[in-house]
Amino acid sequence: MAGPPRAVAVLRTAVRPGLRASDRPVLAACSGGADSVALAAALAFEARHAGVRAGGITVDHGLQPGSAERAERTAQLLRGLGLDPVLVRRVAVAAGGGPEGAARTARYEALAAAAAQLGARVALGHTLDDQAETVLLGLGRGSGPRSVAGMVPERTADGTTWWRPLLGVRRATTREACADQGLPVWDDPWNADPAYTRARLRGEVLPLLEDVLGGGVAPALARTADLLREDLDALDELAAAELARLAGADELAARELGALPAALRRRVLRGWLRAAGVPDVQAVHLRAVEALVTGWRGQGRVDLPGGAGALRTSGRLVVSPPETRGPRPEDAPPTREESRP
Ligand SMILES: Nc1ncnc2c1ncn2[C@@H]1O[C@H](COP(=O)(O)OP(=O)(O)OP(=O)(O)O)[C@@H](O)[C@H]1O
Repeated sequence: MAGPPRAVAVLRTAVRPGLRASDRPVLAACSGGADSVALAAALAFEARHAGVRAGGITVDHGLQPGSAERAERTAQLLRGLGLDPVLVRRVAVAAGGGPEGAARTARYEALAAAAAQLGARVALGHTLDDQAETVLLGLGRGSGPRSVAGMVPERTADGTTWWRPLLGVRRATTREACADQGLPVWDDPWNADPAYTRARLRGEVLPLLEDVLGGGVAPALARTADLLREDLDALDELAAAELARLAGADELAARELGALPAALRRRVLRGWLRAAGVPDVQAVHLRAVEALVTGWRGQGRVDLPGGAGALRTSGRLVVSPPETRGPRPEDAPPTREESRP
């Protein structure tokens, strides 16, 4: 018996292991675009076989004419695939800043709230090509190795689990899978609007790189992200062990810290400041605190966000906590455009 068309099989294979690994319900986040429609179809099919409950959700940002009708059509499509429940969430997008970033923030909040209600994890349709664009954006912005390391296949943040099973699948394959199954897709005009950096990377920079480097650029960038992520995870683990070794109650042994390689030293410092409740620790703060170790010349207290401060005394770094302790951020604050979880 002939199996499904190649592209459909690729999509199903991509979601299968994740569905079999956990019986937690899944909510397919669907914009109506090819990536997330193909994802929803694959999830609907494989979830039945895995005995996992799979629903769908589409968010209406209310930013384009006809968006409510389009959201309703997407919801019908999801119901037709057999997903249950299927939710439509209308969000209010904050004014000010870029509309793209504000829409993303509102969308992720709505997805997280719906997932919490259902006890589900959220499946997102980011593809290998999205990963490649993310890596290039991170490189170009100089926003640190974590942004160059791209998106992770699964991540829990603030109680919501975000699952990206298509990070190894090409965007063209999702389109093909939709065509093979006769599924209508909607092309968001924003995705091709040269006003957006990501759209220009997609439409201009990556094709040029492909041409100059002779192909294979997107998979190479995605592979780079995977390798880098492994290295960074290992460094984070080593740094956590060093922090446990060197930190006392709100203090840190300066000489031992100075003997560590810079990549570990900065991670230890960042972890230490976060553990002390210092909010929003940026590279500039880190450098100033690090100078108490690597460039010690008797300098005074380093001021930190939230009214906190760090100083060196008797061979130890001491942190005075912020005036009012806020929530402790788990990760570095994301850059504006990349504020997705
Ligand atoms: N309106 C929407 N409703 C539900 N889910 C959505 C919606 N828009 C996007 N998504 C989900 O998010 C995934 C990624 O979409 P998209 O690339 O537009 O978002 P992003 O995270 O903001 O990334 P980018 O930086 O590329 O804009 C989609 O594949 C889909 O799973």
